[in-house]
Amino acid sequence: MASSIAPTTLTIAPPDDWHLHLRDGEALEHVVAATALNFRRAIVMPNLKPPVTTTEQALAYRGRILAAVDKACMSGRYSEADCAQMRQFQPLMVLYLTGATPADEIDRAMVSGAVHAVKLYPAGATTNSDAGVSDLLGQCSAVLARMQALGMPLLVHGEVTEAHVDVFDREAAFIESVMKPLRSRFPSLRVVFEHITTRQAAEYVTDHATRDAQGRLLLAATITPQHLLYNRNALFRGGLQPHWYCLPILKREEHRLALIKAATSGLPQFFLGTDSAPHARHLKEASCGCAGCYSAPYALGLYAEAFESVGALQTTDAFEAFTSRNGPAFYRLPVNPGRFELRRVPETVPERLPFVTDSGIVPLRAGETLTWSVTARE
Ligand SMILES: NC(=O)N[C@@H](CC(=O)O)C(=O)O
Repeated sequence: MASSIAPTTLTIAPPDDWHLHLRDGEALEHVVAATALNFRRAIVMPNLKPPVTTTEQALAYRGRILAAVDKACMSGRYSEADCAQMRQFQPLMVLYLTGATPADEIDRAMVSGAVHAVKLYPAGATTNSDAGVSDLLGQCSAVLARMQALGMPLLVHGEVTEAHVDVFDREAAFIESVMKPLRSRFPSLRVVFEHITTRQAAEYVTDHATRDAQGRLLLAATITPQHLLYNRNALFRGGLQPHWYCLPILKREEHRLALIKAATSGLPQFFLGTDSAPHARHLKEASCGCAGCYSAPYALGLYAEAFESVGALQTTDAFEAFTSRNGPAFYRLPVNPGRFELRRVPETVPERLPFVTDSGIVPLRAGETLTWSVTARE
């Protein structure tokens, strides 16, 4: 229950985004500034075309991201203060796991210092997942053993892909048929259950977040703003709503409530991952629309709103743990120095933002007014 004394200012350590799609080329140039401004670091997903499967490709991609930040700063569209923020942005790179990834690729990734994780896309589960894995323990045991030995995290898109499993049940089915066997075979593997969407996933991560001999967490989960704010009715409100379509798909209200409980719990295994996934407007508003919500520019306000909806902003502790503290602890990185301030200053999300084609891109909550906005970044 929200108390009558509603806070007006939130001061937090600078946040990170632990699950982000930045794309490449011109698309990258359009979206990178929003993240560089609002987050100090981001785990950058490797589902490009072709996917980022080697350390060499990841390093080259990292260079293109930093060059795109630089180009945005040189464009004259951002103030000097904003550019000073943007130039602090660090992309944390991820390799795309395939059935052919060799174990020594993990050695190269560790040595690089720039690759922070390996991503499992079950083949066919989501955007650009065709090169993903069809039989995890059958195809990838050697590479998983090396990751476990070296402490390289596995980031998991947790959905089964069998046609007979209902799309709304695919995450819960994954826990039983993949996650549990994986963690029982590799009990010391560091795992992030990405963009969780169900009560079953929230409970699994709450109850089974084991720790290593040094007391460090071996299991965590990211949660998106859309899964905290919406249930599956949002997909059908007055007609088909393609901009609310992402994978894993929005679920029933009971699941949203379980995610809110997990995110606001302060438990260290839950942290911010927007899964901001840009697709041009005409590719979403199409007869076969792409999956993904574009949330990066307004993500912090959206999360604040989700926390406030259950009275979880009375102190900033749980909010800051989720946005800025739990992620670095899991990834064994320092909390960002400095501070961000959010205020109760209304901000209207534009109907459209510029993107690679004239159709533009539609951000999550386009045309609506948010309660919270970022008012200072230091
Ligand atoms: N979330 C999505 O719906 N889409 C993501 C892929 C993913 O993370 O599943 C994308 O790359 O577009």
